[in-house]
Amino acid sequence: ERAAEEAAGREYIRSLNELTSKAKNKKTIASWNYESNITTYNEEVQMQVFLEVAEEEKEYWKETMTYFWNEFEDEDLKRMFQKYSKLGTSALPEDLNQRLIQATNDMQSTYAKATICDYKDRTKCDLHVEPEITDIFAKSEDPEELKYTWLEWHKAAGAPSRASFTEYVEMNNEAAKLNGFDTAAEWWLGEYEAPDSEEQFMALWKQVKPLYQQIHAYVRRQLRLKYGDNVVSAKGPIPAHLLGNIWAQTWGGVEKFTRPYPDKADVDVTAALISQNYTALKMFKTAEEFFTSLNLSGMPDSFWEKSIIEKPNDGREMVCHASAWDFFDGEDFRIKQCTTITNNFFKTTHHEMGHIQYYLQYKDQPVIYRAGANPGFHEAVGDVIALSVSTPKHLRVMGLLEDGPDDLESNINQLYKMGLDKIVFLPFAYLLDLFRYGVFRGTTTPDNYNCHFWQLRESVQGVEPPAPRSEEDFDPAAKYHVAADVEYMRYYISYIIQFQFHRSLCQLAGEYTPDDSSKLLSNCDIYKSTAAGNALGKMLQLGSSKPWPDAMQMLTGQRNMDASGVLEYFQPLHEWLKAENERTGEYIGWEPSTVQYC
Ligand SMILES: C=C(C[SeH])C(=O)N1CCC[C@H]1C(=O)O
Ligand SMILES: [Zn+2]
Repeated sequence: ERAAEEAAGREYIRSLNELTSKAKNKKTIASWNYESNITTYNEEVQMQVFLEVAEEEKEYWKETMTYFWNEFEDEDLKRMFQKYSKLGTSALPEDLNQRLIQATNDMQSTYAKATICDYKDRTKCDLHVEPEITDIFAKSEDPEELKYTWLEWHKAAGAPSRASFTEYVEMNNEAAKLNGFDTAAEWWLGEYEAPDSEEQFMALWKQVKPLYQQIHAYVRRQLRLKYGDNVVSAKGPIPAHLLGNIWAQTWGGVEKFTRPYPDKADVDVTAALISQNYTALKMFKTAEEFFTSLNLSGMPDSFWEKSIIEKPNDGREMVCHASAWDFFDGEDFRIKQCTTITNNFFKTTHHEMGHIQYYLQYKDQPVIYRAGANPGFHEAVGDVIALSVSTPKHLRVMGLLEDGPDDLESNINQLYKMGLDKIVFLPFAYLLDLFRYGVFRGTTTPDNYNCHFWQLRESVQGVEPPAPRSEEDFDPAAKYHVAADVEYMRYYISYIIQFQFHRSLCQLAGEYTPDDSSKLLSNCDIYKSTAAGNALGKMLQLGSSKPWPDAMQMLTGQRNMDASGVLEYFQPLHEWLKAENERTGEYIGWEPSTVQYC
């Protein structure tokens, strides 16, 4: 009897796979058209398609739930049914789903359309976050210009979305409950398939916090020396507008005037890319060539036809934030990004192409398994490749860096540059979803959104706002992922596990052996290693068909996420920072902020 039921279930899942592929394809096309060209018409079409497909998916779900899949013997069939049993936001009654889509569209279009006036030329008021504001934060060393730009962006992009965000939270929590979760926080955490995920995330932070505090103390000192005691205190949090990035999430923007050995050659890839006439297309082709050098897949022809790799200059409004898209038909994969010729975008191009590589590797899986082993895996693929690309060794291979000394000081400068991206980012990513877990769970309410956000920014990241804040503001929505309902713990996890992946791939490539100081993990370049590429490809082909510890074990031999990779990679820098902060008597950590924000 049960065997017959399982056979029927297997047949049903096969037909459901086809229906799901078409449903997801329709939604993805509608979203692509809307986010590539924000018009009322495209928004209405996207809304209609989402509501129609939601009704279809409700019908499929009712059929799915008539099977006793919990008793099935076939673990794989059971796993597919279990995933199909989570209907997502389509579980909402149509009117609530309409409100949720509307609230998210309103936040997303507010963010995409937000513009501010230029500090120096107040009549020039068409500055978007990409590329203008991003470029100002990468280049300006004028605290007043940075403070003005920071305040104007947060006023234009954050505050207006406060009401929509509250609506979004209510609807998202309603959807969570209909999917069997207490709040959307547990729904998001469920993607990591472990009952103690929150504790795991906290344990990872405890492992890396000492390293973060050291680089934080060093940077604060450098900024104090540059801007003076009355702009940067000796023991307090660092003002957010001085860190080279509008969200203070990575601090590469201050590298040029804070690096440990300033007289050593500057590794400025941006200048080299420009002087060598790199175009957006050439950056994409270069990234693709790294993947194919590993015996991984190249981009299909349709990718080059349908992707948007530069901001169109036809005056349209669009979502410029970089993204990679799977259209769930096994053929159509695209990137949408407003590329400018910078080192950051060179890395982002690898990051986004890492998503496409994952889509290509698991495209023959059932649709329900076409996802990362956990969301962090998907964010880690491209970054793992970029870890090799950003080594001086590889940059020289590409002619983007002239020959130079490989002495200890150059290595410390290189590790410092990487640390301003990879170490600094960890507390920012961690706190962004600590904040949203609190909002979904109701421990943070609309009357203390901004207060709680800045309490986390101060306590976890040691950063404070450039001026007093109030509940008239809503600074979280000035960050794309909050406005666009994109979970963020995935990046925190990625920045931990990408070093576990990198360490294993480097050993497979013969580029690294533990305890052999002549082969530093931070100098490893896996370029052209088919051994590494084949191992990575095998892990990626799994998609989400197995619990992520199985995927992790396949590549690294470990079944857990741990920060040993990060700590091993940055170990020489950690030692140097401890000695340097000791030498200068720098205060490690930070005292409470004196800025009023609650
Ligand atoms: C490049 C993407 C698209 Se998935 C991105 O959003 N990232 C990559 C780094 C962290 C995060 C961010 O920009 O905040
Ligand atoms: Zn990504």
